[in-house]
Amino acid sequence: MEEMKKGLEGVVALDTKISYIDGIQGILMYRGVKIEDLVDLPYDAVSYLLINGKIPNESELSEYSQELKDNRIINGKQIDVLKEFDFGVEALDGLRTAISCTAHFDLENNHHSPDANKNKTIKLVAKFPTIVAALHRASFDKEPIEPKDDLSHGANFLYMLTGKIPTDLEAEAMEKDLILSAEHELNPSTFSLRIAASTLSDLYSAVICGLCTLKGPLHGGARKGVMDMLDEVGNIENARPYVLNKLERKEKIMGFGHRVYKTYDPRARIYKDVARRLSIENGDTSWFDLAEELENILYHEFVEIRGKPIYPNVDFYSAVVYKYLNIPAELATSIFAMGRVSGWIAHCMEQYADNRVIRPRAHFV
Ligand SMILES: CC(=O)SCCNC(=O)CCNC(=O)[C@H](O)C(C)(C)COP(=O)(O)OP(=O)(O)OC[C@H]1O[C@@H](n2cnc3c(N)ncnc32)[C@H](O)[C@@H]1OP(=O)(O)O
Ligand SMILES: O=C([O-])CC(=O)C(=O)O
Repeated sequence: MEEMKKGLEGVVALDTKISYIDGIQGILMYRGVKIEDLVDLPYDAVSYLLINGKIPNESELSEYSQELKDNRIINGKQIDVLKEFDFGVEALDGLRTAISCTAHFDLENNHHSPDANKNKTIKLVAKFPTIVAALHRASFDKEPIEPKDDLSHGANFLYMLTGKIPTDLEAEAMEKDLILSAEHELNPSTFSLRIAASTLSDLYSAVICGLCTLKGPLHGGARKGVMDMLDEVGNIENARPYVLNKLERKEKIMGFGHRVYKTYDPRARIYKDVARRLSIENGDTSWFDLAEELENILYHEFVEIRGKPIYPNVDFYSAVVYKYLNIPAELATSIFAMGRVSGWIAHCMEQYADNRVIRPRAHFV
């Protein structure tokens, strides 16, 4: 039997046309297009690109956006179920249960035809933000806010969360966040979803698998971890002692390090710029300054101790963006999932289209 690679490091498990990462040079492409060339598009266009394999032309985009808008609403029965939740639960747990509930109300749940999968795709992408916002509001005994058709996917989410129309920069930040979160090759949640899909399980079940895996603090849960860390460190004077203490105890600092990137994560660079712009618009750069200080101290101390650098990953400056958008930390993983759902669906479809059950071996000891 072949040598065991702990954590499957470096193991190539499948072919994909969905994304490409060069971890040495810090390059990320969705469907052959560099992430830097995608972040100014609407999220709907990037979602379409991931799922359908091409950047939509004007009429394709307008049709896709309209389909999403038409499906944003969740039905009254579903809202009643959401209100029954025990809101001691973490937001991601609520979202996971709510997606199960959406599947339950969808008569096509267990249909596997291309048409049924297309319908389920639209419902999933469209309803994730509505559910996240409605669940959050319900936890404060507030009624859900109906989606607004003249707002983008990201701006409408912020509106449904707060009832306020976001500023142009806030709307841009949310759209960019969803795009930057949308896809990342065989990351843990996508891999788990592809395993579910490879057994020919349905799209909802596979997406729920993705959600369960995203939740962990070593994956998508790190975004909440960074927000909590920023609160804990509090101000710039505490940054050095915090980092030194963590390194001395050999504890991980959330939002840093990556299995594939050995250089700066290209998404973190874009998030950093958005966070800086939001901090200026807010007239309070303190969260941004604190984050940059943590980054610089960790970089230098890591080089000193380990002889190699460590860089922020996608979860670090996204957390700073959320701070400026006044997003509560407990929503961070669910919002990550709102973006990632398009990448997950693309991987599910790719798996269904050329399937073999994913079943590796274990080395018995
Ligand atoms: C969306 C995403 O999933 S992005 C990643 C989000 N996760 C985080 O931000 C959590 C913090 N980071 C980590 O735990 C890791 O860097 C991971 C999970 C991202 C990558 O894990 P791996 O590729 O398995 O690297 P591994 O955990 O083995 O780290 C290699 C070494 O660097 C150290 N290291 C890695 N990341 C960090 C960190 N964030 N802080 C401090 N030390 C770190 C490890 O302790 C390890 O040291 P060792 O060789 O003495 O054991
Ligand atoms: O690729 C990974 O391992 C984690 C990651 O950055 C992501 O899922 O966006």
